[in-house]
Amino acid sequence: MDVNIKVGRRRRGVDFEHKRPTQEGGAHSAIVPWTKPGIDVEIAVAKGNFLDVFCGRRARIHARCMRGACVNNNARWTAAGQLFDFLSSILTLLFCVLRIFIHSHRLLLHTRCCHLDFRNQLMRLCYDRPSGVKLDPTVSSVPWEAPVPYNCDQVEGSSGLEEDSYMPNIGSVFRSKKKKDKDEKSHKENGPTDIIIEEPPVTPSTEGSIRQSLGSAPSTATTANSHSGGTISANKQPPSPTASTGPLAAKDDPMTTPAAPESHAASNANPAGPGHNRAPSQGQKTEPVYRATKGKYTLSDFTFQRTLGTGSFGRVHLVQSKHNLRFYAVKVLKKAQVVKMKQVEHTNDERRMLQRVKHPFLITLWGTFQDSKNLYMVMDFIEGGELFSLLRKSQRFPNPVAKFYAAEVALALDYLHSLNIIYRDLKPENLLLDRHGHLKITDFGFAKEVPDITWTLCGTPDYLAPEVVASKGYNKSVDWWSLGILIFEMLCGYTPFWDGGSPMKIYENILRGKVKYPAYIHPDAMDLLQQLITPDLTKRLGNLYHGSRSVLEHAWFAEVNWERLLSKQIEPPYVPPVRGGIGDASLFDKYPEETEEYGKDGPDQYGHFFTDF
Ligand SMILES: Nc1ncnc2c1ncn2[C@@H]1O[C@H](COP(=O)(O)OP(=O)(O)OP(=O)(O)O)[C@@H](O)[C@H]1O
Repeated sequence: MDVNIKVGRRRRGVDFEHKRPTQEGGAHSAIVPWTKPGIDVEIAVAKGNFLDVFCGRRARIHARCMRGACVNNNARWTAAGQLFDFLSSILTLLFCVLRIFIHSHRLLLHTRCCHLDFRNQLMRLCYDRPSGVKLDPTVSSVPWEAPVPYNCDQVEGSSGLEEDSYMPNIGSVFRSKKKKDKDEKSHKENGPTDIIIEEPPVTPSTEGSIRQSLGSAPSTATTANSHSGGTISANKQPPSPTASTGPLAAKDDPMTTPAAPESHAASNANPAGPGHNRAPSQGQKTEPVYRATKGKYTLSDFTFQRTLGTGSFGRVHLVQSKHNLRFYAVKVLKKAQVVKMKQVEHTNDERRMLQRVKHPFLITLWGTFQDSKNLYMVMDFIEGGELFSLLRKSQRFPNPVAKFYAAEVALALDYLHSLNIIYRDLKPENLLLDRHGHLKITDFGFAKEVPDITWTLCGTPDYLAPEVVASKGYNKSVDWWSLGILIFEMLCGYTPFWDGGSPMKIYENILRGKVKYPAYIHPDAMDLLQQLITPDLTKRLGNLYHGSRSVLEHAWFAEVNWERLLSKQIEPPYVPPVRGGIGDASLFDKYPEETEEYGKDGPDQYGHFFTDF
């Protein structure tokens, strides 16, 4: 009879079979490979045979011996068997440890995200995107459609149908006669009030001079803010960020100098300041200039109108100055709410940062004041609504449109960083379109002067950099990360780490750091995004040796003429359908109005927190 060895798990068939013809009375040995606990070894040995079996210590051996046969399970005692057992135990142990590690890592990640979420909810530092907003990756295949009348006719030779024809090449502007006629007509209808946008609300002391300006002839602001035609400028160098501080000069402060129309015209004509056309000078340090904003106005200087938007701590109203009849936006923050949400420092920072900055693509703060219950911040009214609404209606922007907005934001960030200010809340909800279609960044609630690093957790989940999520110290580079997310969202219609809208999932995805780039993204844009949306701070563009220049000089922005962009000479891709100067807020969503009356007398419990207002 043969020596017959079968190895397999019970009821699961035979994995190994060893059959060897034997003669009666012979002695044999057989090594049964890869036996391990729970493996059955079945042996049949013929009468008179002797068999040594080498197999795993814990293998169950069922010997069906013919009478007179002998089976020894030597494995238990052999060094090979023990070594085999030992190694298999080690491997099993390692495998278990690995599984525990993976699970605990997941658990840790989950706990960290829970913690982050809990802190956010507790302190309301991180904001979800507005509810009811459809952020669906599947919509990204929908081509650009101008949601409202689009000024395709401004683009010479454009059919208005091809993707790239929706926007003039950044750097060259062609202005059609039709657009010029429209501007002139609108100017005749609305008078000069429709021309000078950035006019301070007048206090009784300056009222006289502004009244004069109402009747004055159109100033040079018309030509400055209009989109003059022209050829491509040879100077494509990124402008010096410090060059934009010109209008910070005290003469532009509505309180200290009665604003003559010409002076405002001049500041509008050259928003970047008188020096902006000079060759870019890098590395210049800007001296901080703080405009006087404290207690400049009172409630009685304005007529409050509808709500333009609401935030976590208050709301923004459209108001009309009783003195110059122009329209402004007033952000009203409830002191009690701000204190309760531990936002005292952020609110004071917001006022201080806004007071400091002056840039064509940043909102202008004219003044602040307070009553016993509320804080008030008087800003320009930006009529064109949020970029967010435009993006949601358009689903996604074509490459040149996204590039235009990204370039304006990049200039603003460049400027803020030159003042050591981190913005920290970049998202389309905070980008407003002026009536010409240029961007204005609003909501400086999280802006902060940070020369080196900071740790505060704040921002909007989709836009948080991994170092913020991981509660590490971070610096200005978080704004460049957010720029990457913004560009991605503009090009794709959704954010790269979006995941069913749950902030927890978003944090996990951010920490994992895997981004799927749709095939339709332009290769240059993808290259830029990959270098912005990188967790590796030693590789993130904007955080490298050349700072923001490395972003502005990236190939995707190759055709951008930065000087002309800064002076608003580049035709925006989309002109919001609003009538400027008449308080047209039709592009803003409707909100339930505040029921509590402003300016009521009462104890000022929290006034000491806001002495700067
Ligand atoms: N200057 C402005 N002109 C027109 N609308 C504005 C202006 N400033 C703000 N808004 C509108 O009001 C909304 C809320 O403003 P803002 O984001 O400054 O408030 P917030 O309380 O800080 O909000 P959040 O909770 O998002 O931080 C904006 O999204 C925008 O729609």
